[in-house]
Amino acid sequence: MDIGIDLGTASVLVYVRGKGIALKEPSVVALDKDSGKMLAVGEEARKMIGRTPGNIVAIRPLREGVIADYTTTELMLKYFLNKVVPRRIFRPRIMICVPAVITTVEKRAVIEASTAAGARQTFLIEEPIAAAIGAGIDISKPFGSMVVDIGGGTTDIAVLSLGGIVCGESIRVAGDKFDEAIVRYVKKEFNLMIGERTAEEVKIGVANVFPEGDDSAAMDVRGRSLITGLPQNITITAEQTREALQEPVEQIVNAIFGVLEKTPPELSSDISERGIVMTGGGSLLRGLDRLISHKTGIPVTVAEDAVSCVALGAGRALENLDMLGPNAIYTK
Ligand SMILES: Nc1ncnc2c1ncn2[C@@H]1O[C@H](COP(=O)(O)OP(=O)(O)OP(=O)(O)O)[C@@H](O)[C@H]1O
Repeated sequence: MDIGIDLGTASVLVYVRGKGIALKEPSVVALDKDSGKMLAVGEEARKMIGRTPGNIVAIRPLREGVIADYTTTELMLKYFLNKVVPRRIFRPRIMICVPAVITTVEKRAVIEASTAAGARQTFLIEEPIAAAIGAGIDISKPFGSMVVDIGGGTTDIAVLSLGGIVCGESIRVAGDKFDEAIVRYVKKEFNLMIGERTAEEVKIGVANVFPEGDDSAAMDVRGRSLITGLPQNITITAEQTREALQEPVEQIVNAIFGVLEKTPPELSSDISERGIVMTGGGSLLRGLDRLISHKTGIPVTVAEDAVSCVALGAGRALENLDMLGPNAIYTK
């Protein structure tokens, strides 16, 4: 049994060979503050964010692409693995995609958690490589491909060739920063406090960073007035979201330019011919693909099933370990 896991900042996805995506849950754990006991994991815990009484905390153990809380990450990983493989006849091989900037100690810790949860063998894979494989790119050939994976915490930009990363960058600007920018904008323009979940609904519902044709989308949003302290409704338009998201979007575009400038010329010409592939939930932000294409002059496509790409790629990588370069995976 082969399993691929995307241990993401926003969500955990588990791909099981022959079954497809077997689990997709938010990376959130609710704990009892006093005893440290795990009360809920995943979707159930996510509903508690911002709504917990004093004795319960809802934690996102991975934040901004790093493991902020190791013990809780381990608990969460074990819980999800047990859910997918409850009774193990054959111990699975597991490929886990971890955030780009984790330390060797953290890598070992993730492997130990996976072993403790029943893995026969565990490998860790770099996110852009898993994303590219999941997007159906053959990275084993001497051709350059560019992948931009926009998750919740990090955006990973990488140029791949011959099974490895030739150059790239990882920045801590992705889906969460989009939400925060919307919260700030609504506070400044409307004197209204909204929560991160509401901001995410605005982002998914109406935001559009590069309009084409009809741009009249708008959405009603409820929050707490900073003037009266009472609940209040406002209407936010797509145009306003564009203004709100300008800064984080520009940071991503600039990072792509930075990587393109570092790319060796042969690979550059491959990329301009084959285009840039975007993966991750953040790449679904309306208009972002067209905006990047407009700024760089390179065609951009969003991978099919962009959110599942990394887990899918991690699983497929296990089936083809020999197509990966020597530094693409890590194992103990
Ligand atoms: N349709 C959509 N439009 C815009 N953003 C979206 C959409 N769907 C999901 N997202 C955003 O995608 C982000 C999560 O993406 P994903 O699940 O790929 O992240 P992750 O793999 O958990 O994070 P990371 O790679 O940083 O560890 C969230 O910020 C979410 O709000």
